[in-house]
Parts: sequence; C-alpha cells; structure tokens
Amino acid sequence: MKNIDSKVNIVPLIAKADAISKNDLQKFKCRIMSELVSNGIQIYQFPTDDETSAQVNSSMNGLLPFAVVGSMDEVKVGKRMVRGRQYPWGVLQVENENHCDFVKLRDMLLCTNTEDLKEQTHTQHYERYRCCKLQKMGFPDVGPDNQPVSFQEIYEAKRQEFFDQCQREEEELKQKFMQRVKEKEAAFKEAEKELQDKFEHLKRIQQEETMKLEEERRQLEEEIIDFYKMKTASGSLQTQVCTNTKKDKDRKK
Ligand SMILES: Nc1nc2c(ncn2[C@@H]2O[C@H](COP(=O)(O)OP(=O)(O)OP(=O)(O)O)[C@@H](O)[C@H]2O)c(=O)[nH]1
Repeated sequence: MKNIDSKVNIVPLIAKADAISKNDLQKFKCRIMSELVSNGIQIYQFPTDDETSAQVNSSMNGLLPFAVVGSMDEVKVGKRMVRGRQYPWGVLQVENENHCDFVKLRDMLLCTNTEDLKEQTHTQHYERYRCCKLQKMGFPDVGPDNQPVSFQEIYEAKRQEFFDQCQREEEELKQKFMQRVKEKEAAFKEAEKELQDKFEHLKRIQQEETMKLEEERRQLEEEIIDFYKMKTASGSLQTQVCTNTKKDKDRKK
C-alpha cells in the first residue's frame, strides 16, 4: 500500500464482511484505520469542501474502511429477487445498507465522487508522476531560487548542451582516429624499413657469394690451363724419350 498510495486513490475495504460480527467489525475498522495512520499510508478521503456533498462525504469518511459483501447469486426475498447470500438463518442482501456498505461504496465511487476521484488522479498522482519524470530528465518545475522556470528555456539549454557534447565527442573521436592512423603509419614505415634492411643484407651476402664463386671459377680455369700445359709438356717429353731409346737400340745393333 505504501508503494501505491502516491500513484492511485486508495479506498480501503473489508471483504467478506458477513464473516465477522458487528462488534468485531467496528473494532476491525478502527484497527485498520489506526494501522494505516501509524504506517503513514495515505488513503483517499472523500472531499468535504463542497457544500452539496460535504455532509455525506464527512460521514462516509467516518465509515472507512467500507465493509462489503459480494455474491454472484440472486436470492428470493419476499416477492423480489435480490443479490445476496443465502444462509440457513437468513439472507444477506448485498444492496441492503443495513447489511453491508456495498451501496454506500457504489454511490461514493460512481455517483458522488467520480469527478473528484478523476481530478485527484490527475492533479495529484499524474502531476506527481509527471514532475518526477521531468525532474529525472533534468526539467525541474522551479529553479534554485524557487521561481518557476521556462520549459522552453531548459529544453533549449539542454539541446545546446547535448549538441556541444556531441561536437566534443566527435572531435575526440577524430583526434583518436588521427592518432591511430599516425601510429599505424609509423608501424608500417618501421616494418618497411626492417624489410628493406633485410633485403639489403641478403643482397650483400648474395654479392659476396657470387664474387667468391667467380674467384673459385677463375682459379679452377687457371688450374685447368696449367694441367693442359703440363700434359702437353709431358707428352712431348715422352715422345723425346721414346725417340732417344730407339736410337740407342739401333746403335747397339
Ligand atoms: N462469505 C463470503 N464469501 C464470499 C464473499 N465474496 C466472495 N466470497 C466467496 O469467496 C470465494 C472467492 O470469491 P471470488 O469472487 O472468486 O473472489 P476473488 O477475489 O475474485 O478471488 P480470485 O478470483 O481468486 O482473485 C468464493 O467462494 C465466493 O463465494 C463474501 O462477501 N462473503
């Protein structure tokens, strides 16, 4: 109840009022009202500021909470069919004001105070909800000096603030983006330089290897030429030796 008393009009009721004796009912009503007061629960009070309904409403306020009896059945009383509850000891008539407060409740809600209930809902509950919502959104009804403030002015100020914030965030994002681009560019340049150095290094090694191989080839070619020279010399020496040997043999003969 505490959670809803600022949102709706609360009209307290005692249901199944036929299950309690008249004396106990009065005590029960008093206990409920004192508990509502001690718990700080705001219930709907029938208005007493309108002359036409002041008297009836103030007496109805004294009857709260209304004790009602409900029934889905129609029971015969005399020649009439009435809504009520049939007991072995008699009939409880829902719409009999001596039996329960149902008629009073119905009249209070649907006839006498319908407009006031609507007005209370609008001026108290809806207004509280509206103020609360607007305050949460940053639109107070009054300024720090307790003077009413223009909704339009606050709206414009908020709009401008929001626009400025968007601009700031956009600028921050741009800066961040530029920074990231610069960082990436530097990283790419660094990687490119590393690759270039590696390439140069490999190229140097390859040139050195080529030069080494060239040297070895040149040496081999020289060796081959020397070899052929030696071979030719040894061939002519051998021929010389053979000729001399034959001459010696011929002389001996
Ligand atoms: N003695 C007595 N019994 C009642 C009264 N009103 C309802 N009952 C009985 O209580 C039971 C529940 O009644 P419902 O009308 O279904 O009550 P409800 O509050 O709609 O209950 P839910 O549908 O469970 O929310 C039924 O057996 C009714 O006959 C009453 O005023 N006096």
